[in-house]
Amino acid sequence: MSIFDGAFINTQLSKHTSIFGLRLWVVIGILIGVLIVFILFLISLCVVSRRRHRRTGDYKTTGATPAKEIQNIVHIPGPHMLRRPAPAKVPEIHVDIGRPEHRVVVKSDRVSSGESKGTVGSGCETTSSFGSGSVGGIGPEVSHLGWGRWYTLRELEDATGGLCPENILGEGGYGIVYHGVLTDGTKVAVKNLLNNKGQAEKEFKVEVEAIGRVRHKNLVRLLGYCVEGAYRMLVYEYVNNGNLEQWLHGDVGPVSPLTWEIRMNVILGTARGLAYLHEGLEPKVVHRDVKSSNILLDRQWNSKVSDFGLAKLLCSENSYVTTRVMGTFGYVAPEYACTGMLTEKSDVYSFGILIMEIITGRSPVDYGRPQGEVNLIEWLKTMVGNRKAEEVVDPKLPEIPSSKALKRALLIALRCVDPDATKRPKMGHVIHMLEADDLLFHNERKSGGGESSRSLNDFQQEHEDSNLDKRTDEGISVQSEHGSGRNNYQSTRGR
Ligand SMILES: Nc1ncnc2c1ncn2[C@@H]1O[C@H](COP(=O)(O)OP(=O)(O)OP(=O)(O)O)[C@@H](O)[C@H]1O
Repeated sequence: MSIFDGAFINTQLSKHTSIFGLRLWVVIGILIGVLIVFILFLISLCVVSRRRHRRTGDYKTTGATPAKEIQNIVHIPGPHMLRRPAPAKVPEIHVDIGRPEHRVVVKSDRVSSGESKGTVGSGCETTSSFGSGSVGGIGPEVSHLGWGRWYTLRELEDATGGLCPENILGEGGYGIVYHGVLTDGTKVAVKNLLNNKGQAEKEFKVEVEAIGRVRHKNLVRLLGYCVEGAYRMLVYEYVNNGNLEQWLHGDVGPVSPLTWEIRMNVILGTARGLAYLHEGLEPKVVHRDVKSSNILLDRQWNSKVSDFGLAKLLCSENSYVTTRVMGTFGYVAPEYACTGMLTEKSDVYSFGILIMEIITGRSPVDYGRPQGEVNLIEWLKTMVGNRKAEEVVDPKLPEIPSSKALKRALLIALRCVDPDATKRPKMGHVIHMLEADDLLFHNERKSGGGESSRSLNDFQQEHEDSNLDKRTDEGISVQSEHGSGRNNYQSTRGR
């Protein structure tokens, strides 16, 4: 282009146009600018709509599990696994769980009491991916757990009548629990975790880790979960007869439907559930909030331990020091409350308090009672020490238990709340003591049953001296708490 042409173009571009008298080059500049903005706008529209399409995808509109989930979730029998192939037996489910140094391998073989059994790979191996992903660590990673089902918010809203207040079963520290019915008719309890508390997401993760892999008839089963937007929900099997706290302390009239036998079965079932958490899984699980409102009951009065939100996964043989003591006032073990030192013996302590509560019908701490009776454990110790063991039973009990049965239960409770955590029995040992009927009371017969004339120390000493660690002619192999380790709570008595 010659200088001439350049000057010509310059002249043309500098001419004023009819648009507000603007020069031509200004008008062209504005047009190009508008065009660029328009193109950018179109591009961003495309990107947003593609992203939205990917996120909502097929699984949301159809309610099915996303394809990635289908590949990763390993078979768990049940009505919720509709879209997944159901292999007859999965040899091993690898679960990356908890702290990075933990690797959990849940094997599918069943142990005798009907629960699946968890074992560790080789010690505490290093591998973990849980919690490192999206949505606060509960994104697609959950699918690697090898259990459960991802429910859509829509499904759970439909199941609970739009989280209708009429369907509220109760409210706990971390959220509201709703009764719901899924489209296939399955009754569920949906726990809608509060997100405005920093703990909620953490609890969600802990709970998903802890219960997702657990199967035991005395533990409430977690069926799945929902993570959508700000929502975090857990979907449990529905347990249809309320919780133990309601039956012990609620308005049930002058006579409680909880007979002595029912109460002992509740204690035994709870012990079995806890023994499984402590001794049947690696890493073991410490519940941290054993209390009557966390013991759910079905219509046959079977007990199921719920609310693993506070559970901590422990590496074998290790204790765990927490900076924040959690649990419920009146049930928390002294060493845990004072030092934050958490072991499964903290659960044993809470379980001891629970036994006392079940026997007496009294709350662990009740400020409505006269001084000296406010603290259940102190009152009970005083009563037993003053040879008034028979007077501690719940006045609403329909029948008075035998002296032997009462003393056995009291003894077990007292041993569980030993201030020295190392002296408390393991849950497996507790089961043996509960099952060992006459075993504990050989000495009682020898001494002519004169229990009422002895002090609390005598009471405990006598039973500690009894033949707890011997094989008896009844064929019950009772091992000491220092016995052979895993599953040593399974007696040889046929079940
Ligand atoms: N799977 C379930 N089936 C039936 N009812 C349930 C189920 N899970 C919880 N509930 C009921 O929902 C209520 C609230 O339970 P949640 O575990 O949230 O709180 P909590 O145990 O009362 O208190 P906290 O949060 O302090 O442990 C309780 O009354 C409980 O009985």
